[in-house]
Amino acid sequence: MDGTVVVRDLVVDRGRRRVLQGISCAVPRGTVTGLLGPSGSGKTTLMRAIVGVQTITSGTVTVLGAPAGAAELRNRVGYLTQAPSVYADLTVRENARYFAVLQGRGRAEADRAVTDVGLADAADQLVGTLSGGQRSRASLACALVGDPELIVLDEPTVGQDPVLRADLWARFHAMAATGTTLLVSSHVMDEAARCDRLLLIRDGRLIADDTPDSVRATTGADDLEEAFLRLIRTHEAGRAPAGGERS
Ligand SMILES: Nc1ncnc2c1ncn2[C@@H]1O[C@H](COP(=O)(O)OP(=O)(O)OP(=O)(O)O)[C@@H](O)[C@H]1O
Repeated sequence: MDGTVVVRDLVVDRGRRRVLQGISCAVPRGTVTGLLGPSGSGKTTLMRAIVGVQTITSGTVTVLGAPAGAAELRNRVGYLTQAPSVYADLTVRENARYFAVLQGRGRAEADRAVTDVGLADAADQLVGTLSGGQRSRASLACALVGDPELIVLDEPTVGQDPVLRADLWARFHAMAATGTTLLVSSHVMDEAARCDRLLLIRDGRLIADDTPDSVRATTGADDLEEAFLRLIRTHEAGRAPAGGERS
């Protein structure tokens, strides 16, 4: 398997539960890959394993040729957690500049990241006074600021209005066009159609690793939500391969 991210036979236990049950997949360079699945299916856990903050039970996770979490990956991987991780008592610009310093970047890159997420007008506002959607965009700016080669985004468009969501997806694709690799989780099926590739997980198992067009073609459903329902039913009936390996 080739890819910016290569996951092999990944098993993760959290508490007493087996949360990831042997996942193998790859995220190709320069793509926007969507990670979709019901609440509790293991999306965040898989992302945490990829950015190297999750203890794993067995298997391997390789990122940009190194083991996930290796020191050499520190400035090469960006991660947006579901809960915004920005300082409420700093402005948007100050937050972005702080994260820029941590990544060895300058003020210009910080200001550009703020503009890229549509917060130029709120750059001098304290994060504590922002709306929820603005706050998560401030957090997104901080994840993007170092121009990382791999960007892992946990539900980046939650709480954003349709115009902003479209802008953010256009921005993700512009980054992918320059060779950046993006892994983006979402609950929203209409966002699946915006991805170059899809990973669908359910109950800690991968049930699809394909392009949106192939998912539609395989299932015979035009609508991706319906296609996913069919995949889930097939999988549950024990007729689908569990590995999700690409041909
Ligand atoms: N710290 C933890 N300790 C024990 N179990 C956990 C912990 N965090 C998550 N889990 C469990 O792991 C499973 C997968 O959680 P995860 O957050 O990866 O799912 P998810 O697909 O990202 O869900 P959502 O879409 O709701 O964010 C869930 O059953 C959850 O209850």
